[in-house]
Amino acid sequence: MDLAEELASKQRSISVAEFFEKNKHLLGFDSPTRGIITTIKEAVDNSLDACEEAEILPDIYVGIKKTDKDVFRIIVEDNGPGITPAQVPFVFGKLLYGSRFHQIRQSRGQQGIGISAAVLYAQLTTGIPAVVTSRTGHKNPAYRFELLIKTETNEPEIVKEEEIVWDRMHGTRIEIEFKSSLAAKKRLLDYLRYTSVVNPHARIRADIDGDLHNFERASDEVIIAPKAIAPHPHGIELGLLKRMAALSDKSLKEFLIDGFSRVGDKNADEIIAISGLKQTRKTSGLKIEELKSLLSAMQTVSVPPPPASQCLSPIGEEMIIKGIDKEFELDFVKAKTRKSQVFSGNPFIIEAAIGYGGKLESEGSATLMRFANRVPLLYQQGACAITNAVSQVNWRSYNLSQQGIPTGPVMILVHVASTNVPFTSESKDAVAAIDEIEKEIILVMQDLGRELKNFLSRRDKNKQEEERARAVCSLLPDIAAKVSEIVEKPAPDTAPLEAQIMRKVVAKKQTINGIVEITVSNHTRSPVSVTVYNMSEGSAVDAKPKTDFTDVIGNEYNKLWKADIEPESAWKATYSGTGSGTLDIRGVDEKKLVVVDLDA
Ligand SMILES: Nc1ncnc2c1ncn2[C@@H]1O[C@H](COP(=O)(O)OP(=O)(O)OP(=O)(O)O)[C@@H](O)[C@H]1O
Repeated sequence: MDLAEELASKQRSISVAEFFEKNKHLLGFDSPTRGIITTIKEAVDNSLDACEEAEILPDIYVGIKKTDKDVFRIIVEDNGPGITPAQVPFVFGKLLYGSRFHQIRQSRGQQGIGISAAVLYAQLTTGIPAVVTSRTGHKNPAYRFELLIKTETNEPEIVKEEEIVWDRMHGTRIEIEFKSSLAAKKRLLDYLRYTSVVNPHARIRADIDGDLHNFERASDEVIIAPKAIAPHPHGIELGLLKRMAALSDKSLKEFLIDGFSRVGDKNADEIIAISGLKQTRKTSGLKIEELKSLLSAMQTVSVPPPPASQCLSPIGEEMIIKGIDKEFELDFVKAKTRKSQVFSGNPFIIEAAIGYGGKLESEGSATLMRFANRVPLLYQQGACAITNAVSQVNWRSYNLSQQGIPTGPVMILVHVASTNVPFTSESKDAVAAIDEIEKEIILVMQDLGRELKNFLSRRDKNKQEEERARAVCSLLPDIAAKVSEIVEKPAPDTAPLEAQIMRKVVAKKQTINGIVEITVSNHTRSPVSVTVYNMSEGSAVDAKPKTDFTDVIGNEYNKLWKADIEPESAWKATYSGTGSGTLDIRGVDEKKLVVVDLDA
């Protein structure tokens, strides 16, 4: 009894700020090194979300500056809509305060913890208040706040608040100082690069303690933020249903039609019939047993899936390729966006890309880029459903080796877009093992695997043919010499024939009786566009290109023609001149071009 009394005297509630101060690893602040990445990630995610909501092309500055031997100032500034001065202290000085928690739509931030956790971490390690500057438009003044969090109550403490002059019309700037190191600089750069890949509409400039990096935008298309939808009857749990029912003053039928996505007149009638309740009944009076019957009926009746096109914003195949192309040099890349699917009433879309060759490392595991709602996932690769699904694919059947994920010069990108990404923890590092999600990833990987296999076999076949052609060509000069000996004639030039066998573009210039003849033959497998400069001197008055002639410019001493030539066909131009000049061809890869100037 005495012990119970003693314990009773020690009981007290804990504020959420106190809890996370002690359990900062849950929010991605497990080490000072990681703290820097988590802070930048949270702030940049917020900037991108805010710009999307305001339909602004994001322009984001990320700065890291060493201010003391192990203290760094982190700055993230955006051109977003800004935050009103009344909201600033809560956004940055109160955990679990945000605008997105109750909305069912794809967004980077969800819980309203992210950036305030960084402020908490700063006050824990250096005690220096976070500085926030924000302005909501040119008609409004800018405000500067110095903020801390009152840990015991999870309320903001405003250390200083002032109106200031800021040359930015709208946007937000956050400065946070904490103990850290730049040991994870490579990972930070990966984070910025990957963010830029899946947000090709954003421009990100970074100054990492004097080291400048620019991630330019590859698209000027403003991303429109997805719209929030009502909960789906298959995705709701009893607690939420109880709260919604208590707050509503509608009849049961109206409640179902207005409060849930995809429930129409017919579905509502069906649900009500199965539940055994009356459709005119007010939902606010429903008892727990009645709510349970209602929930079970809602989950039994078949209802169309949630309207994914409204609430999700996939990147799209073209944009994924643009994003990859601007940040990586590859020989091959293909992207796929799958149709939307549903898990537990939550719509989701899987998109993926596969890249090969170029400057990718040919040894070791493939580069696997994991994304959730356009945010790169940098930690816990092994615990993530994306990695698991990619490892389940039999990559050997697509001519790749694998140790779990594929090995070799391969890059794989997987994006999970959902109204509710099932993360394994609050630090949002890894996607939980949900069968529906893993199945979609496997299907998209198999699809892309087939595309890659086709590319690799085409490439190998071309390589084989090239090797054979090279072997034949190496014999040609000897054969020509032998034949010329037999027929007692000078040995012919074998270069044009070699070029034909090696599938090259052959450009020939020859002057016969004062008429200059230019012939360009395309022996490659694809059409070529060439620009021909004939630098011949003389009175070039009669330009007569025979086929595909599109343009002649310049003066008579310096002619320029443009021609599109199909595979295994030739283009010819003639004109009168003295023929003492040279021939210059552009538009064809030098290794693929053979120029024969017979006048030279
Ligand atoms: N740069 C910004 N511009 C405009 N609004 C912002 C900005 N940063 C934060 N906000 C607002 O502050 C809210 C809280 O941000 P916070 O990072 O704490 O949480 P979140 O992004 O909603 O969720 P999560 O904890 O999952 O990251 C956001 O929901 C948003 O409304």
